[in-house]
Amino acid sequence: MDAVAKKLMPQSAYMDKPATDRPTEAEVEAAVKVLLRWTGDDPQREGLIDTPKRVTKAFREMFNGYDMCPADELGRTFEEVAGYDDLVIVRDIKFHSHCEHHMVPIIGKAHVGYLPDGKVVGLSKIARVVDIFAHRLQTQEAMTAQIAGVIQDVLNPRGVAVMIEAEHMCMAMRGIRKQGSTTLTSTFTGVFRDTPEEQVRFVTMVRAGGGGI
Ligand SMILES: Nc1nc2c(ncn2[C@@H]2O[C@H](COP(=O)(O)OP(=O)(O)OP(=O)(O)O)[C@@H](O)[C@H]2O)c(=O)[nH]1
Ligand SMILES: [Zn+2]
Repeated sequence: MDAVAKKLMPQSAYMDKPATDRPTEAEVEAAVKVLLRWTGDDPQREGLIDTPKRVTKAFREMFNGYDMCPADELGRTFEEVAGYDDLVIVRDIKFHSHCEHHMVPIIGKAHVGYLPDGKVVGLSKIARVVDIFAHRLQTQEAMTAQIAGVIQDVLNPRGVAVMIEAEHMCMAMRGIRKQGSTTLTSTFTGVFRDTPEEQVRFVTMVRAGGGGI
């Protein structure tokens, strides 16, 4: 593995599906009822009676990233690309995640680029990797490093560049209450880390023609 990626991300943290010790659905529903009482509302009123069930189901969906292994998604590669070995960027991958501090949404976009070394991966797999990490409790820094780390490790390209821009609802809806501020993070490995011109090329291509095709 690339030294920077290794430092940022211990291998076991993304190669394996994280160990989970899940409670029963009944236990989760009881916990949601407690939270409903914490809001000051009445969990027994008609509109809330099925809410614990719905929240339990929604949590399984929003956090299904714990049941998936991002490395598995990158397993199938293609070599027949007419000798193409230049930059591949998947830009504007929208995601929803949750911050690990407050469990409220992080809404953003990831831009992922890599310089292939003979083999390329299906483009959708890059977006799947982003989604898997997004569907876990996150910090933006960790998510950026995790995406770069697993692509570098499994695909072994000449370099990986990941940039994430996101709005943190825990800064907008509570606390400091600053709406509209975005946080930018980036991780570069291999050629991108060693060659500033490659970083500039990545950022320029990410920024070029923003607003869609
Ligand atoms: N570095 C980083 N910080 C984050 C991320 N998501 C949320 N935070 C911040 O995590 C910090 C948690 O700070 P704490 O002081 O422990 O918690 P808090 O009292 O709820 O903080 P406030 O939000 O300032 O009220 C806050 O500053 C959040 O804005 C993230 O992805 N990365
Ligand atoms: Zn937070």
